[in-house]
Amino acid sequence: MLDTLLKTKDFLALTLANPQSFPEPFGFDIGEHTRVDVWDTGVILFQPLQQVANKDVVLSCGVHGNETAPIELCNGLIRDLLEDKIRVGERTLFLIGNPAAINNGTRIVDENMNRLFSGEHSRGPGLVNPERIRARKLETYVDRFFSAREGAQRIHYDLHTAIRGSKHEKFAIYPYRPGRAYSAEQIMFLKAAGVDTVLFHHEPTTTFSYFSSENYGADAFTIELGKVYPMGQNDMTRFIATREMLSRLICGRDLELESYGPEKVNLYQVCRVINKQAEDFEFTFASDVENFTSFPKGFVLAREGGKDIRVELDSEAVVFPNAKVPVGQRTVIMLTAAQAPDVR
Ligand SMILES: O=C(O)CCC(=O)N[C@@H](CCC(=O)O)C(=O)O
Ligand SMILES: [Zn+2]
Repeated sequence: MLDTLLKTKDFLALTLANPQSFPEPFGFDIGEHTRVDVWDTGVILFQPLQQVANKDVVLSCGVHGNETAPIELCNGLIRDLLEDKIRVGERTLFLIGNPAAINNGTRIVDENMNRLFSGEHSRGPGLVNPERIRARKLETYVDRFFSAREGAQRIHYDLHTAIRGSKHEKFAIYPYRPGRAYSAEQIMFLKAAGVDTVLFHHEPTTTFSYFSSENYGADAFTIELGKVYPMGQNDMTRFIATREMLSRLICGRDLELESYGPEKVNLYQVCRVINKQAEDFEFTFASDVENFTSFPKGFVLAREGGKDIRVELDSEAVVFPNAKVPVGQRTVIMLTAAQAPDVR
């Protein structure tokens, strides 16, 4: 494994050739400046040996196997680090979430992994499947990474792409964090990375970003970087700003952020999540309606069990509408414009 990685510098290929696990962890140094530890398939840690690191950064991708742009983006950063084109200045853990689903070219193998965090992988009637096993392991790796020290700023960006086109191409979901102000610096970092839209969630979830936010106090986000395309078909020029800012972050370079201003970004509040309650759930609007499309009060959004589901507030926008989910899961997130969030 070590020889292959040193020769190819292609961590994604090594991961996809061993989708379940690696036989054993291994590690090596790059020059006298970086320690590399490979904990498992898709799990690689870079630590500066000399420079003082103030941040512990997790970059995850491929939690959904068909969301390929973030996987290509992360593998590019990993390759540049292995080739010594860039050097970490901060402790950085890369996670390629769901190698089996990436090999399949599908969002999931058996179950949506991004509904299985915060212990959800072990709840229910003794169900075991690849996503449950992997979600539990990913929690362990994040715990080992963040628990290695106190005092550093903890960051976790869980990178995705969306099934539909979006009126705001790149956007972030800020997990629910009662009692903790939102971070102005993080919002401006996202903006510099081309992510100009932030959704404030209104309740706990079982997503990966909520797990890191809630359990480790991390500045954690689910980040949507555009629309889903098959591997190799992404226009990587659309990710130049994102790549640049992630590179600056992990290399410990100056971020040169603009001062915060709510008028500089699009801020939305999640007002409700509509879960599927019956198999016959269907939306009334077309399948190519974009994320952030607004509907007026009273508009019939969906039908289920012979009942209409209507827009309740003056105007609500939809994000992630998807009727093809199991009963009990989210079909759509409804948004309103955010009213002056508590940002520091
Ligand atoms: O485009 C879609 O319908 C889904 C894209 C996606 O995978 N989004 C994440 C959002 C997670 C969050 O709410 O933080 C997901 O559904 O898991
Ligand atoms: Zn996703």
